[in-house]
Amino acid sequence: MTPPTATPPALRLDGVSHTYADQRRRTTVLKNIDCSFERGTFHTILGPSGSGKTTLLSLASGLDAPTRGTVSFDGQDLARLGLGRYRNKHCSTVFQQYNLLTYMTALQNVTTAMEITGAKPAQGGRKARALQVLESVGLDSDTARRGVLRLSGGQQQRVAVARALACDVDILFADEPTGNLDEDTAQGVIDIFRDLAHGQGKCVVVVTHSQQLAAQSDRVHTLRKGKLTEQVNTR
Ligand SMILES: Nc1ncnc2c1ncn2[C@@H]1O[C@H](COP(=O)(O)OP(=O)(O)OP(=O)(O)O)[C@@H](O)[C@H]1O
Repeated sequence: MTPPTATPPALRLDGVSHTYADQRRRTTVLKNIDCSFERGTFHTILGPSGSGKTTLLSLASGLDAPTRGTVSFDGQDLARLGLGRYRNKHCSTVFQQYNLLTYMTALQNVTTAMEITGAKPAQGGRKARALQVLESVGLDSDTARRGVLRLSGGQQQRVAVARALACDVDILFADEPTGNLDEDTAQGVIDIFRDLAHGQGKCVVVVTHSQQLAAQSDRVHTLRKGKLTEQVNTR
């Protein structure tokens, strides 16, 4: 399916640079980046290790503010909208280290995130919706009720994906979301991302080293030496 091209961007980065500084040195990781991420589109960000992919994701997802330039959501500068408000209401993130609440079950991790974002399930309530989403990533209701520390790395990664999916937000970010998954499960997650973008009109932005994943996205953004280039995948 060809993604829509005329949709206004959900997210824009204009003239974004980012520098990390400590007492000994300053490292400019991103240099004057302009790019946009539209709804209904599945984006991937590729680049060598250390090229700044996670940094770019942390700015786009409102975890950090750029040293220079602006990041805006639906035309509103995040600095004015408020990073916390943006994170809670408009986007959700699957972190590389999962960031699950380790004293909770898989199910509680998902329902708690739904409460925070105010996700309103259409029918059956939060718990039923959470179980449904966990099932969609291959975690049955018995597994859903286990403490997350009793799950394997791949199962924890799927809880992190389910938690982000269950929050009905405009933009879903994910940092290496298939890194710990076997081929079939990884493909299942990719299919879910594609459906989120093409079926539900969400903006999906995934950082990855996987060419297989990038090949299935609509737009591939490649970071190299602080600069971002873009390629549209045609199928
Ligand atoms: N908090 C920080 N303070 C100082 N330097 C940092 C910080 N976070 C990242 N960096 C540096 O910024 C550069 C980009 O890091 P980043 O994690 O964004 O890259 P990446 O492309 O996601 O890497 P990988 O693919 O290995 O996860 C690296 O040189 C890293 O050492």
